[in-house]
Amino acid sequence: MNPDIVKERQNASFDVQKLTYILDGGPEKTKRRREISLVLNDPDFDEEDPNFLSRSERYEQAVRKSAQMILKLREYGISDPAEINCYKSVVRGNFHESLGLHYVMFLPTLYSQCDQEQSKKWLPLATSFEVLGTYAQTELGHTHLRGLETTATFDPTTQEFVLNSPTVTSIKWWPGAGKTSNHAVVLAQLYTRGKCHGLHAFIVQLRHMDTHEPLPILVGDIGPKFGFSEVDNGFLKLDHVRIPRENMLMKHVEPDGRYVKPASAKLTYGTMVFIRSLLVGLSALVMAKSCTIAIRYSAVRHQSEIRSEPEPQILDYQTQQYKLFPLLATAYAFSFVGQYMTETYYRISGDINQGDLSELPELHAVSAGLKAFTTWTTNTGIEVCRMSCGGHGYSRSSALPDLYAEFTPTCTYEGENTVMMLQTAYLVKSYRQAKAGEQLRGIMSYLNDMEQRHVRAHPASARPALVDINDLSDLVESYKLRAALVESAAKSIQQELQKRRSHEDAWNNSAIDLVKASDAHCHYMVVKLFTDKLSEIGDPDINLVLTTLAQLYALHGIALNSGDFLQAGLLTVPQMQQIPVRIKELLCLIRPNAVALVDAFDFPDKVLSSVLGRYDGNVYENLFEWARRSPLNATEVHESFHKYLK
Ligand SMILES: CC/C=C\C/C=C\C/C=C\C/C=C\C/C=C\C/C=C\CCCCC(=O)SCCNC(=O)CCNC(=O)[C@H](O)C(C)(C)COP(=O)(O)OP(=O)(O)OC[C@H]1O[C@@H](n2cnc3c(N)ncnc32)[C@H](O)[C@@H]1OP(=O)(O)O
Ligand SMILES: Cc1cc2nc3c(=O)[nH]c(=O)nc-3n(C[C@H](O)[C@H](O)[C@H](O)COP(=O)(O)OP(=O)(O)OC[C@H]3O[C@@H](n4cnc5c(N)ncnc54)[C@H](O)[C@@H]3O)c2cc1C
Repeated sequence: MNPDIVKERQNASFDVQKLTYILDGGPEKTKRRREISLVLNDPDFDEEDPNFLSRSERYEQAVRKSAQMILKLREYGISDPAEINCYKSVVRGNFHESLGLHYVMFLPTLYSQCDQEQSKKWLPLATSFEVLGTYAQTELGHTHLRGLETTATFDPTTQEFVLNSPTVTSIKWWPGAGKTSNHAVVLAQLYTRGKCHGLHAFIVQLRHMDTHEPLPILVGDIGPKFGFSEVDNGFLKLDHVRIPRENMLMKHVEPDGRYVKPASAKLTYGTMVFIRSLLVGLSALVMAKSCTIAIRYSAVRHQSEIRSEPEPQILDYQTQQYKLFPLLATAYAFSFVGQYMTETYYRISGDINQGDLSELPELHAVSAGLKAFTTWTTNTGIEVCRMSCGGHGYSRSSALPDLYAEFTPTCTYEGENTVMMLQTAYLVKSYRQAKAGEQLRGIMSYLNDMEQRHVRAHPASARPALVDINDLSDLVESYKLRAALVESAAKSIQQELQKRRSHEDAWNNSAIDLVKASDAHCHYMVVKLFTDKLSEIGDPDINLVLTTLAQLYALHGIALNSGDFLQAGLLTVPQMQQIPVRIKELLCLIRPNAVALVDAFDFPDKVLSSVLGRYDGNVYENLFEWARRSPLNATEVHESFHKYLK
């Protein structure tokens, strides 16, 4: 064990294990997670570091691993979805699995959109993996749902739908598992009796069940990408492909071609809402991994000098702390927001299943906004962590390049982030409702008293100082009032409308304000949820260290967005000048606990797959060991010497 890291652990002021329990949701859950993690010792999962493999080899290794996972899950009798998730996230490490889409989109779509008869047919096939599925929605030319071109036209004479990609732009593009899957949920515009009824989901067989040869359908892999090398993102061109009427999910078309309207057309979009909710938790996980790597490495890396003494640990540089500790605070904040998002998703989708759709718009708005907010922050954060590790962060051995490459598409897929932020229509609507005197419920209820507060652009000097920067509840309150930026967005739309612009143009001309409002709303939610969580934590040592992190998170956010807080008159200029001073004090308070705080995330070394983030801190000898395994070192003299240089 590296002596620096041993010393760091001795300095901790709290019980790491107890904090792990809080993150997991209780000691029993930690125990079970650790039991499941023992799968890492299974030699059947021994594999080559994907960084040393070609794309095709990586895909093959991933398929083998996916198949192994299925067999092992059966062997160990793991069937609880949360446990399956835990098991998979351990085995997957920092990469995706080739059957990922089957689990995260195909199966959930079947579960939520099959009627009884369809469930009876498709669920046994899909859960036994005879049917391997993908989710084919995006097209070469469009992702906007109303713009999708693939059609499904009902033919009452044969009781079939005819699926067609009439143009190049309508070819399905991106769905994972182009080579792996034999079925797809295809999203297509439904036509019956000559009328379009919008987007609906259909099950389409793509490949022969025994030979895996494509049916008369053009299907394949779209080629190498920035990351996602384990995944065969695919293309799919359908040329008048016929499927039985029964393959339409939720069966909206009667045998005579009559269309039966669903309770809400948006139920078809349910799987996207599910994944967006999951991505909030994934952001927390990846932020936590990145911080673990960068902070452990910073504790064992010595460089340069502060005084004329032996080289200090780089974690002692104030600038290093300023890069990493706000991200550490973010990892904790997002962990609690992830828990909230999961609970909210299951609560509201439970109601939806019972026929109560009243909270569907809120679930959509919250999941879209938090997905965008957390993935954007994490995306930037991973790169800060990588840079904070200097040159060694650039090596794939650090895992940080892989974390970035695998994570960054979360800002794009499942709804491009700006587009998701623009789903703030809901916020503006809520604001208008509140202004009209309606009492809002839930997370939007803070808008109820906005009118009384009159938070607008005021000269700071004209307003009383509302905020004690050392008081977390005051900080939450100021974030809440800043979220009144939605008022500016609503006003901008109003002004545009007064210029006789159409509603659509008024909307587009206010889009920057809308995205800002959405961002402020999400930021408020995160600060509030983090603070709320503290009241549940009884252990005084843990409460203290998490309170310090929550204060840092809140103050750092204010420092980054000082213009908003000043403009709204929520803080005065002298208070603003106090914030960097307080942030520096908080960095000093966090410093002795930094390693313990990342240890509490409890990532096994094999899951982190990072030489820099090793638990024992023995970085240098293992960097050397890793480099020696590079395929270029397989022979002492590379064949290119003989071919070209000699
Ligand atoms: C480093 C990594 C380490 C480890 C990771 C390892 C493994 C990860 C694996 C698992 C982890 C867990 C999670 C990750 C999961 C998977 C990752 C793997 C693969 C990636 C899969 C990606 C799949 C996809 O991308 S599928 C395609 C997704 N496509 C989109 O999201 C399209 C985006 N566009 C839209 O959603 C819509 O077009 C729109 C919302 C922008 C607009 O809607 P619409 O077209 O209908 O138009 P409008 O008229 O504007 O809207 C009408 C009204 O409807 C409301 N609305 C819209 N959507 C919804 C909804 N879903 N629910 C409710 N209401 C909705 C809208 O607000 C309008 O309302 P109004 O009142 O009328 O104004
Ligand atoms: C790794 C990966 C996996 C994927 N897996 C799947 C899958 O399994 N199944 C599937 O169906 N799809 C999948 N996708 C596709 C993904 O869902 C889309 O890429 C995503 O929805 C974004 O759409 P787009 O690529 O068309 O971007 P565009 O919408 O073209 O975005 C380009 C730019 O235009 C801007 N823009 C677009 N519309 C607006 C607007 N209304 N207002 C303001 N700005 C706008 C965006 O902000 C962005 O800056 C995957 C994508 C990736 C990268």
